[in-house]
Amino acid sequence: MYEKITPPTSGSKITFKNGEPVVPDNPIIPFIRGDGTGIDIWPATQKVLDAAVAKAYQGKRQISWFKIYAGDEACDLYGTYQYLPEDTLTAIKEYGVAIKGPLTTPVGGGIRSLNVALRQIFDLYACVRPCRYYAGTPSPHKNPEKLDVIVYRENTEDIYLGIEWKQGSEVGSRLISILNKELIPATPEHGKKQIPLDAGIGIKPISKTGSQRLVRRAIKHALTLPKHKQQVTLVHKGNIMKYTEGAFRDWGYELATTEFRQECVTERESWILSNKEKNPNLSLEDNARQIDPGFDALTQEKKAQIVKEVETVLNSIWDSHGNGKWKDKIMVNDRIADSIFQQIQTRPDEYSILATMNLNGDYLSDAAAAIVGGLGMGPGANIGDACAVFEATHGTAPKHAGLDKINPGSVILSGVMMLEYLGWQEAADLIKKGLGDAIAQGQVTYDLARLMEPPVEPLKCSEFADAIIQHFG
Ligand SMILES: NC(=O)C1=CN([C@@H]2O[C@H](COP(=O)(O)OP(=O)(O)OC[C@H]3O[C@@H](n4cnc5c(N)ncnc54)[C@H](OP(=O)(O)O)[C@@H]3O)[C@@H](O)[C@H]2O)C=CC1
Ligand SMILES: O=C(O)CCC(=O)C(=O)O
Ligand SMILES: [Mg+2]
Repeated sequence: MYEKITPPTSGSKITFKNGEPVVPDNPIIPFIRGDGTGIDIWPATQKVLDAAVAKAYQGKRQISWFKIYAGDEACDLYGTYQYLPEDTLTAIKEYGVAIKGPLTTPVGGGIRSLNVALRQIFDLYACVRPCRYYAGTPSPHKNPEKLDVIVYRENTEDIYLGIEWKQGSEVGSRLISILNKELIPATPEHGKKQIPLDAGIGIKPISKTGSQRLVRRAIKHALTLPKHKQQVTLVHKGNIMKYTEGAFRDWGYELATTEFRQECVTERESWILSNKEKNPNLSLEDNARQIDPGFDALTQEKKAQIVKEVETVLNSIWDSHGNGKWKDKIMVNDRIADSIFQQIQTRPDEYSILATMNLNGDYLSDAAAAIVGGLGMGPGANIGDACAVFEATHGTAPKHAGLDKINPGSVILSGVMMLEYLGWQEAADLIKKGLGDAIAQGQVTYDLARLMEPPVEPLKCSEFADAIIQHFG
């Protein structure tokens, strides 16, 4: 079945039922070491995960690791350009849950991203990136502990499905000509726009199915959070890109107010309901005036639309959500992407789950990780309905490769996410405690050490892993 790899002889497969993993006590889990600093980070991670599982379950549970190959390591074993061998794909498909280090993607030309390829091949549509502060971590922020968000980033569409044509290419030039001469003039709302003849062209598809399955997962996740964190914010640039980013927002609200009608309230609905709660005799028009500050300047048609919205909300959900019941529901709101970047800095504690499309989520997850200590503290998971691959937010950090220096925290915390996904919470908790205590005592790698006041002597990557294990307690 495999050309160059052999699965462990002990252990068994994780299977999936209704999108959830069914986990044996000795699961076989494939891992990819990764390029660049993967060589430092992976051994540190594996050591911490094994130690936590051993301590938590005293031999009753253990992971049988299955080494599989991608990136540079794969080319060494399988031959030139064999970056993502068939063996690797077969193993991930067969065993369902995997963990990986970062893989290199060249800029401008060369291979397309192996990381993206894995997400698309296995339809790992939700990229989940929690950004949570560990006490004592140095941060450019005064109150980093106020940020506790989970970025839910759509992982298969938008720029990941983006199709590009190079400037000057035959097909690209033909496409520009068809757009300029036929398709743009045929769409009056585009006016007299014309694409410059020397442009490169990119298409970013955003589908209703892709958007709603991502938001569905985000809402289900919100249901598991403590009450005060039960919120999903739809992040988009829908003011500019109405039929992609704007549609993402609308589809998100549609899902929340149909499939999750009993569990969710939208921000606008909450305003309408609370206006009536404060003043039961408020007219529909005055209620509309309060939810839309520019109401009096609107056209009659627009005013009528908002009054109708108020009436519909009160008629449809007053019984189920009114009289304060909405306060116990998941709050679904939306924010424009540029604004959320400043809001997570100025009002971090107002946010919980940030659900968004691919590119926004890419930027946002690096930015949010920076607030809680940097990319060394940014874990992640790529989740689908029949497979999950865990990996950090960061890349290969090539200039630090092989120096036993880099912070393994983000891949270790990705391992924590994996343990939680398997339902092995006791082992996950040991690692979170160990990592938290190590940081609190100033036992940190270079990236955090250089920001600490007073500065501390940095630990090596491997020493940080040992410190985490020592702090299991
Ligand atoms: N999922 C994946 O596998 C990903 C792969 N990539 C790929 O990785 C390669 C390099 O990308 P690049 O843009 O340099 O981004 P990287 O995320 O690899 O690194 C940028 C910088 O972030 C800091 N950093 C990253 N990881 C850590 C860590 N574990 N601990 C501490 N600091 C860290 C370092 O900053 P400093 O030097 O200041 O300490 C590093 O130089 C590219 O080929 C890119 O395509 C990128 C993102 C994700
Ligand atoms: O695949 C890559 O090279 C980049 C991926 C990335 O930036 C991410 O997953 O956040
Ligand atoms: Mg990224």
